[in-house]
Amino acid sequence: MSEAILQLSGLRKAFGALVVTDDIHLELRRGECHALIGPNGAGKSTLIHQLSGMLQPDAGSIVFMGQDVTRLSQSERALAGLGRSFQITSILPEFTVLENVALAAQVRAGSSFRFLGRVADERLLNEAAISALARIGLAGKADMVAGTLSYGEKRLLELAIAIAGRPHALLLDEPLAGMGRAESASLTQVLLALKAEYPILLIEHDMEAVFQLADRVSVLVAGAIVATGTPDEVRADPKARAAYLGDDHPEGTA
Ligand SMILES: Nc1ncnc2c1ncn2[C@@H]1O[C@H](COP(=O)(O)OP(=O)(O)OP(=O)(O)O)[C@@H](O)[C@H]1O
Repeated sequence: MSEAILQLSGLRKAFGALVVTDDIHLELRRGECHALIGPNGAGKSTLIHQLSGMLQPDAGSIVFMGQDVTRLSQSERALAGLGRSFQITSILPEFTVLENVALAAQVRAGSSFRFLGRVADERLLNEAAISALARIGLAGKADMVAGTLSYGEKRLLELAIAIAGRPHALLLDEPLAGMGRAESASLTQVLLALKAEYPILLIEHDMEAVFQLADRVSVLVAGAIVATGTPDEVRADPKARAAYLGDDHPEGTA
């Protein structure tokens, strides 16, 4: 069995009387994409917020690369290599695509922000940025001003920014949301190629993409995991079908 690089044990979170994360046990292994699916309001985003450090769990632990990160801040977790992607607001719209990614590489390299104006001149940072852009198929847009990119391209840029930080794992919260069919298909291919190097914990409503990408799937219902297994196992699991997948449309988009 592959090594677990992220382990959630007994994670619990309540908002008042509403228990949104109920004793979650889950692991992300090296080289895999582990998808977390479930109906609207099941608690997927609340769970990923606890992983990124945006929310503190009430109980339980999060161990990442052998380190207990449960009480670490968001930035401390990012520095530990827990990469979170797809918050378009983190793009600097007036900077070029290359500068956005080089800045992320610079933060990773520990350089000072006072060099921001010279980011474009930093050869090593540019190389790292171009390499990240090439991985996600955006190298051709390197000189474009980020604010002029299409919606789908901005989501790719976010992924390049995350990769430039050289994370040990990626947390992706609905990366395909709002994308057209062709963009979704090409991003799915990009993620397939990335997961060997960057294990991915994926929240996604597009079931076609989930079953294409995921090595394992966990089904979250009302804050609790009702099934975990390979896509085939989950497809065949009565609890998962009843809760989410639907007997008539096992691969339909939720
Ligand atoms: N800050 C909060 N305060 C109170 N309730 C909250 C808060 N955040 C989320 N909730 C509630 O927690 C439950 C789970 O929400 P969450 O957004 O995690 O679900 P989700 O599975 O990500 O849903 P979706 O697929 O629609 O994004 C919902 O009932 C939501 O209303």
